[in-house]
Amino acid sequence: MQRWRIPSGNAFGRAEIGRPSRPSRMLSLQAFSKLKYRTNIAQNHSRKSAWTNIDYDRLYTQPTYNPGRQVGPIKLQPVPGSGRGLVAEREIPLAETVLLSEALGGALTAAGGSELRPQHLADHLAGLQRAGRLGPADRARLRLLYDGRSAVDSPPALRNRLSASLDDFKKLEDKLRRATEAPKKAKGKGFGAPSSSSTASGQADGAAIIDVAALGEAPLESDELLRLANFNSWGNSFGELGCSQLRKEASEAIIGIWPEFALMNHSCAPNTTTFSVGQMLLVQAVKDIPGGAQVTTSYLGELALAPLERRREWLQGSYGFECACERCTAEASVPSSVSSAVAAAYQVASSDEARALVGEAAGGSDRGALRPLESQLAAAVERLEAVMEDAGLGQQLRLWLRAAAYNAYYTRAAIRDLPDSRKVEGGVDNGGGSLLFGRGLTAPFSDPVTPTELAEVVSEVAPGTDLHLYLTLETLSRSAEAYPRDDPRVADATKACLRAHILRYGRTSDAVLRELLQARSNHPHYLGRVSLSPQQPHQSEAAGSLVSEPLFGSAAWVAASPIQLREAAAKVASMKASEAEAEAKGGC
Ligand SMILES: C[S@@+](CC[C@H](N)C(=O)[O-])C[C@H]1O[C@@H](n2cnc3c(N)ncnc32)[C@H](O)[C@@H]1O
Repeated sequence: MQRWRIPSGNAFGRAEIGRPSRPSRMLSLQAFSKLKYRTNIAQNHSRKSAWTNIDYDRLYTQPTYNPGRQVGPIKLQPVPGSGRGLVAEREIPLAETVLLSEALGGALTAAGGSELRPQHLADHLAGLQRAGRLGPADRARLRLLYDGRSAVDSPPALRNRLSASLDDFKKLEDKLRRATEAPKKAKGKGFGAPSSSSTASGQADGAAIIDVAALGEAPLESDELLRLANFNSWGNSFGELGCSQLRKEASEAIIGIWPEFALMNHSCAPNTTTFSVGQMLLVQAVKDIPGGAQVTTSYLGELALAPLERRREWLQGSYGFECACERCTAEASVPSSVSSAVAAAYQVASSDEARALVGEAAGGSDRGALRPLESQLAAAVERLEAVMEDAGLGQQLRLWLRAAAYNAYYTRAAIRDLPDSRKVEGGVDNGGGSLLFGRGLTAPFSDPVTPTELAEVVSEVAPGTDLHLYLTLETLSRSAEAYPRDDPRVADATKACLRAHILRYGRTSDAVLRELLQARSNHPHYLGRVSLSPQQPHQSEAAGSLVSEPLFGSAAWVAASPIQLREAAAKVASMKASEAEAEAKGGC
C-alpha cells in the first residue's frame, strides 16, 4: 500500500551495510535512559501485559529468529464507507505490536534503492504460480482481498469476501490446509461471511458460503493479480534501515502482499506504523488505541505532509476513495482564510523557483539569493499561525494544518540554519537579529513553531515512519550543530528523535534501540541526503570506512523534503546544463 520512497536515488547507497566505525555524538548524551517517553512506555508495559511473546531484540538483530505470524487483538468488521476494516478488540497500548505478517508467496526484493511497482509484484506472483509455488491456499487467501471492485456492484461471492471476518482469516489457513489435503471431504464446506467468531466453520447465520476449494482452484489471471497488487501491496525502496544493519542483511527494496495488513484501512493521521523486518511486516501501535476503534495505517508516505486537496486527489487517483478520516474531516471544516493560508504556505515552499533556489544553495552557491524566499516563507508561516489563532482552532487541528504546510516551516528552518547564514549573523545562539529575516525575528528558535515542535508535528500524521525518523534525525543534527551540547534545545531535539524511534521499534531494550538509532543515523542513505554541502564532510574519511562523519556532526542539509532535494538537485543540474549550452552557442 505504501508505495512511497524516502530512501531512494541515493548516490551513496550500498547493498551491504557495515557497522558504523565510531559512535555518533548524540548517542553519548546522558539523558537517554531517563527520557520521559521511555519511562512512560515502560510503565505502560508493566501495567498491561503484551499479547505477544515476540523477543524484539532478537527480531531486530538476528535474521535466524522467526517468531512466525502473529495477529494481535484485532477483528475484521464492516466499516461504513470503507468496506471492511480492522478494529481493536480491546485497548492496544502505544508501542504494542498489532501484527507480524508473512508475505503471501514471499515478498519480491531487489537491490536497495530500486523502485518496485505493483506490476513487478504481479509478474512475480504469476511466476510463482507457474512454478507451482502459489498453490490453492495462497490463491484463496489472495482472492479474499479487495480487488478494486465495489461491494455493491460485485457478484455475491465477492460480497461475501468483503464481509469475511478476521477470525475467518486466522482460521483460514487451517481450513485451506484441510481442504487441499482432503479436497473431496472438504469440498463444499465453505468459508463463511459474517463477522462473529462462530463463523469459523463457515456455516453460521445462513450466510452464503464461499467454496474454499473452488476459491483457490482456478489460477489467478494476470489482470486479477495486478488489481490485487495495486490495492493491497506494501513496499519500500530500502529494507528497514536500522534492522537490516543489525541483522547484517542487505537493505533491499521490497514489495509484497501481507494479507492481514492488506485489510487495514487508511487514515491521514494513523494510529499504527508499518515496516519490514526481513520478509516479515511488523505493524506497531503508535497511539493508545481504544477497544472498538479502527486500527489504521497511512497509504500516503510523504504526502502525509501535504494539504487536504492534494491528499484527497492522490488517494482518489490511487485507491478510488475520498478520504473522510478524522483529520480530513476536521481540515475540511476550517474557515477559508485558514485553508487558503495553508495552500499559500505550501505553494511558496513547493514552487519550482523555491526548489531551484534551495538546490542551488545546497550546491554551495550564494546564500544571499535565498533571502527573498526566506522572507516569503516567514510571511506565509506567520500568516497561517495568525489565522489559526484568529479562528480559535484547537491544538490538534493546528498540528494537522501545520503538517499540511510542513514544507514551508521546514524549508524556512533549513535555510535559516545554513552554515553560511549563521556566519552572516555572527553565530546562531547569540540571540541577535537575523539578517535573513530582518523583521524583528531573533534567534532561530524564536519562531512560532520551533524545529523541535515541528518534528512533533510529523509525529501527528506519520508517527514512527521512515519520514518521521528521518526528519527528527535531521532536526537533531541541525540543533547539535547550532547549539552547545548541554543546550536544552539539543535535549529537546534529542527527545523528539528518540520518541520517533521508540514509537517505531516499541518494546525493545535501550541497548538495541540505541544501536538501531545509531545504525539509521549512520546509514549511507542519510549521509547521502545530508552531504550536499561544499565540504562533503563524510567524504574526507579514510577509505574503507563506510561511515565517516556521523550525521550529528553535519549541518550540511538544506532540503524541504527528501523528494524536494532530489528534484532541486535535478533542476539545478538541468539549469546548469542549459546555461552551459547557451554559453557554448554564444561562444560560437
Ligand atoms: C487495502 S484495502 C483495505 C481493506 C478494504 N477496506 C477491504 O474491505 O478489504 C484498500 C481499499 O480499502 C478502501 N479504503 C481504505 N481506506 C479507506 C478510507 N479511509 N476511506 C474509504 N475507503 C477506504 C478503499 O476502497 C481502498 O482502495
